[in-house]
Amino acid sequence: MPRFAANLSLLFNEYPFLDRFGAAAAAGFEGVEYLFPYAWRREDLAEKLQQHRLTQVLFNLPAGDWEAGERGIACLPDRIEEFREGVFQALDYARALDCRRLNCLAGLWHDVDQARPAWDTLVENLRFAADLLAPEGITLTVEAINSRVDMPGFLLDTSARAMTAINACGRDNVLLQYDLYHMQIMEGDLCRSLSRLCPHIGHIQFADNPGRHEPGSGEIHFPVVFAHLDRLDYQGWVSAEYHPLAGTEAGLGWLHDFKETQCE
Ligand SMILES: O=C(O)[C@@H](O)C(=O)CO
Ligand SMILES: [Mg+2]
Repeated sequence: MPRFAANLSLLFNEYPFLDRFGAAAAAGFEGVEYLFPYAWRREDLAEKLQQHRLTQVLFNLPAGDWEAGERGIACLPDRIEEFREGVFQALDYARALDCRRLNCLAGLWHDVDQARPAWDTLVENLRFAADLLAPEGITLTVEAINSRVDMPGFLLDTSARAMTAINACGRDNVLLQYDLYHMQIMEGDLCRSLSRLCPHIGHIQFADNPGRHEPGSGEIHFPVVFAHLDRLDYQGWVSAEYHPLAGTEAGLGWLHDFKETQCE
């Protein structure tokens, strides 16, 4: 059975942020992730993890001005210094939270005919981050995000593009973050791509499509996909990263169903 984590930026929004840890643990999650930890004190986050016996599964490197629409700075040639400072900041938090995975968002790049500078910058930045994180035993993940609905212009919008960056970077501790929701929109054929990419996957996230809501609300057959991950012997975390339709707890039927079938 996959190890399920809850993304606290999207789930349990009924509670103030620091109360979401307890709510996730009470709902049966063993791990948590969120987009960014930087607005909170490391000590407070570490205390919540310890109090509720939760694993900090992952969070993102600083990704620029999120409110202003930025979605990562790793591919931006004029932001290299800021990217590198961000890696140090993320490492500080990762140490305090004993977090073994950090995700890098490549960023938006709208000039498709002139993408070379973005790719070169991205690959150099990935190498910089990977080399800093490797001695700490931390994996750097690179997420492919759909450019059709959620992030028009995102540089790495297919698994092939993300793998091109990962291969070009050439570091063992850089792996793919495979988000079932984004890949369903861009590529489909989820089980076959999971089979092919499994050795390169460092983290999985999910939401149903369309709508980015809980499993069962859309077209993805999650029991089949989760069983497929077991058959592939995928050992990583699988994180719920969706907008609950009618309250987080009310939308956890997929988790309860899944746990029940494991007990039968
Ligand atoms: O899928 C997503 O959107 C996230 O994993 C993320 O970190 C950036 O929004
Ligand atoms: Mg994601």
